Amino acid sequence: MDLHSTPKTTIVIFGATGDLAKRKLFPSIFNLYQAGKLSEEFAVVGLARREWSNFTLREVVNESISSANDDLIEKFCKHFYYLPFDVTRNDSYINLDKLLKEVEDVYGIPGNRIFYMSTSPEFFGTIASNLKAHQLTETKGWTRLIIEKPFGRDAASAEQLNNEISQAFSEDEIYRIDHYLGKDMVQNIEVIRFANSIFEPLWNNHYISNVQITLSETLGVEDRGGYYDTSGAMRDMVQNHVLQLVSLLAMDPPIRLTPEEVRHEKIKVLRALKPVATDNASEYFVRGQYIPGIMNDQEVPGYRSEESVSPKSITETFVAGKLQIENHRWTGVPFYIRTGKRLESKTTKVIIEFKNMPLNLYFNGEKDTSNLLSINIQPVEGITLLLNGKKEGTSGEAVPVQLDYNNKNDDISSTPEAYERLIYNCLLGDATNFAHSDEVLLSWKYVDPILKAWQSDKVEIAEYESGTMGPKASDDLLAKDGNHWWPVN
Ligand SMILES: NC(=O)C1=CN([C@@H]2O[C@H](COP(=O)(O)OP(=O)(O)OC[C@H]3O[C@@H](n4cnc5c(N)ncnc54)[C@H](OP(=O)(O)O)[C@@H]3O)[C@@H](O)[C@H]2O)C=CC1
Ligand SMILES: O=C1O[C@H](COP(=O)(O)O)[C@@H](O)[C@H](O)[C@H]1O
Repeated sequence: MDLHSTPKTTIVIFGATGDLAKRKLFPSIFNLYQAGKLSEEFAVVGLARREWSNFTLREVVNESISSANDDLIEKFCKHFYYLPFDVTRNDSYINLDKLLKEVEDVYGIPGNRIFYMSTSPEFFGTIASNLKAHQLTETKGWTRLIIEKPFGRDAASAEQLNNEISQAFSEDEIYRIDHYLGKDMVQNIEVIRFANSIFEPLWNNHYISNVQITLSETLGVEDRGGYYDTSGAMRDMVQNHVLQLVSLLAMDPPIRLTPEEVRHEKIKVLRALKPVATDNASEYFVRGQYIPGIMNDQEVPGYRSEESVSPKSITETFVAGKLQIENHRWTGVPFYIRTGKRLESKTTKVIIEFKNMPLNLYFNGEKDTSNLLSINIQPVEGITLLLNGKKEGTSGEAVPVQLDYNNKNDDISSTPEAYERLIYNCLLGDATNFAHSDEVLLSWKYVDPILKAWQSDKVEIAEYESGTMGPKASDDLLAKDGNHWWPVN
């Protein structure tokens, strides 16, 4: 794989008039162009039902980009083409075939095509089977499929979707997006673990007490209430982003950095997760829902008053859980996870708490003397190591000392950058940072019994005030083991 190549490609976006295309995809493709990672021989074909023209799409693309270089933007936008398209209609695919051949002629593109599914998930199967039926995947070049989340809503539907798309694409042509895998510090987890001899020997149940993973958001559901109310935090964040983080943190070193070897190790972790039984779910998982509160001096509404959300909704906007990995490395080490909306801060952070010394001879005025390694994913990117050092001027006292390494990134959300990286990986044919079907299915199999328990309103949904770090039950979950959440701000 040539890491500096600029493959001649057409990117076909299904759902080009939608929110994701405008907010993430167009800016990311522009950034690749600006960085010289796309040659002049590329085209983007946008598809949706709206009667737009090339001109309308180019205007929207232009508006979505924040760059002072107007000439470059203008040049970039000329690579965009629009076709009014209904995913359910045969004639749409016939017209697409014609347009693709035309633009490939214009740019000398040898049939390399990325099909990006950015529509509602109900259409993913229909699009794949129509692409196959109309032979749009049969070219002289390569064809790849990028598929957005959600990938199913349980193991059965994910399996069905897999069957549908695999009629048109082989597994190595399918790139299932998990944008967390495109974040710089998430990709750094493997480097920190496997390129530093000081960490790997300690990375096991002999030295680690517990692992804490927090993905907290300050925003509510915004204008996605309709989608979110049928999804909830478990499907929206835990089944994908959180379990991907768990597998990266817990996996054994791969023998090579190929997609197959890395995936093999991640899958072993997911297979080793101790299943949580439906009738036992409350012992290991807590669900919560936000109620009104004050954030940034402003009163914010509770979840049930959000637009397109049922006033009686029992959808969880917060999840905390204790995961157990049953293998030689991790048995006995809880992996605590939590994620939620309308929490105190926008933070994604992993904290590794090391076991205490068998005998600490130094008095420490602070209650906790644990060594902590924080992997700071966002908004600050870097790592922090909390050690104990001698208190200046005293002989027998120790104080916490913090070593900080920061990736200087002022960008509050690293999402556009993540999409940019992942689209480029797909252009290069590198599937390392995408979710394989086995990972997706194993993740669903883990969360399905918990979701089943939550289908009924018999399992308590704990309310939490907006602007806090979730319900008290989340703290109780750790307190049962004699642990507590470390601050993440
Ligand atoms: N927005 C986000 O931040 C995120 C989105 N996703 C996922 O990305 C996908 C797209 O999301 P988003 O952009 O927000 O959704 P939107 O509802 O904003 O966009 C949906 C797109 O699909 C098009 N569409 C709808 N019906 C048809 C049809 N029959 N034929 C052709 N096109 C159709 C719409 O255009 P038109 O009405 O003109 O046909 C529109 O372009 C979803 O799977 C979502 O879950 C994932 C993570 C984050
Ligand atoms: O996938 C999703 O992620 C975002 C959070 O992403 P981040 O990069 O801003 O941390 C979340 O808001 C959204 O609900 C979910 O679908």
